[in-house]
Amino acid sequence: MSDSLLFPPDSVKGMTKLDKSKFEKVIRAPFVSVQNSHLEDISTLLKPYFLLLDNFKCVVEESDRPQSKAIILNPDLIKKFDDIPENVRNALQQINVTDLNYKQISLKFENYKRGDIFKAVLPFDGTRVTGHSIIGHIIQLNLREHLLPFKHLIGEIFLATSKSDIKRIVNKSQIIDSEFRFFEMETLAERPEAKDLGTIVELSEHENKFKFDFAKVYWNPRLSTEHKRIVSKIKRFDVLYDMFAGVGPFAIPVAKKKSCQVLANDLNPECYRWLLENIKLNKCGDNIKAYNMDGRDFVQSVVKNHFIEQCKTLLAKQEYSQIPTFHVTMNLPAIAIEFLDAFEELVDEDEVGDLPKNLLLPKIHLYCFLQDLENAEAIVVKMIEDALKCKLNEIEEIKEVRSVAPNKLMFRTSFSLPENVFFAARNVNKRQKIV
Ligand SMILES: C[S@@+](CC[C@H](N)C(=O)[O-])C[C@H]1O[C@@H](n2cnc3c(N)ncnc32)[C@H](O)[C@@H]1O
Repeated sequence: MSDSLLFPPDSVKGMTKLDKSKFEKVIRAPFVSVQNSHLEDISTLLKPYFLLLDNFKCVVEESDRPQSKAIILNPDLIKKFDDIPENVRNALQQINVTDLNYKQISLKFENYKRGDIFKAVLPFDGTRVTGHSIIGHIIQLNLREHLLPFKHLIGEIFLATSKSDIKRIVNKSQIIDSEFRFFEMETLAERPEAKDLGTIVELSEHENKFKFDFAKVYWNPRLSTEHKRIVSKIKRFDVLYDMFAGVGPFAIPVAKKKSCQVLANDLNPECYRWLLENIKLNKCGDNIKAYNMDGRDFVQSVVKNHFIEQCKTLLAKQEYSQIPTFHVTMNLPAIAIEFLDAFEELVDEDEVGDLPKNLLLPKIHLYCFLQDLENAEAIVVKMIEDALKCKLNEIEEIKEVRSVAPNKLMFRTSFSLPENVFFAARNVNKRQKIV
């Protein structure tokens, strides 16, 4: 129950199917009639008291006074003329407005805020339905347990209060595909056009276009800032090996940078298919190649061969000022760390001749989840060092990327692979083991 006149009628509480007609009600709202010549000044003063509703104009023509406009005020805030602050009242009196008028306003479903609609219909006090993501024409909800009995009503309300380009509302189930990381989802409400679109979405992230089947691949709009961060670290002439590329949110923008080379891989055949599509869609040209392999195999064959080729080209040119940085993105936070062993002694040091080895060391951007919030940075470093069986000496950044769940954070560590991990040395046993 709410005391606000602008809140939906109490009778909608407990509604199980959306019936917009039940939201209709008539309120009595105050207004002042102001001549057009004074409208701008008075509007500025009265703005905090405007009747602000969705799909509603609070400054309107008056049929009987063509030179004036009616400014409709919020009846929760202003009931009588004296409720207007003194300085504003004085300004009104100077233009001969000395009292309020009143008019009947018919409110309908479209006038209410989405949050107020949920509070009004759901049988819990103060319930908020939060946490939704927009993925192309789909809104994805992540409803908590107690809201599940009302999921279809919530879906219908989301759809009815969304812009027309939203065609489908889905709820993310707790079941995540353990290998390819996409969530099962259930459609709660849809517009008729949604049938033709299915779950294939088209969207932009930082001016890059992406198209994919959201029901079959991983996509998380909450990683958009992180994608941008990584892309900004990669400079012209650099190389990116994207081990768990998804549909390309790191790989595509890097490939669009001039003179970068990108090798992007994902084990999910659907990701691979859409990665190829997105390469075309973004006109990436020959800068990028896509692979559909296990990440470990990708490193030990494709990455290894490409790296050695690059070194040969540099050696042939004897032009060491153009040594690229070799970046590796490893965004499979639950288990990426287990793939670090793929780099162990990947390249024989003879392959790189007299190229400066320290400049060739791949820069790894590795993601992981952490439960323990205290000493998080030290814990992350220890996990990586344990996996590599070697101390890290060049850590560029340890970044808290986002909170995934209560007490569960996603971290990224950007570090250079230690030389004695990456290169197979002529003299074995060179590796400095952790004691
Ligand atoms: C968390 S998603 C990240 C996708 C993308 N990089 C992004 O930032 O949105 C992890 C991806 O790893 C892929 N994947 C899972 N296991 C893999 C493996 N063994 N080798 C290669 N890719 C794998 C999944 O299909 C999924 O697309």
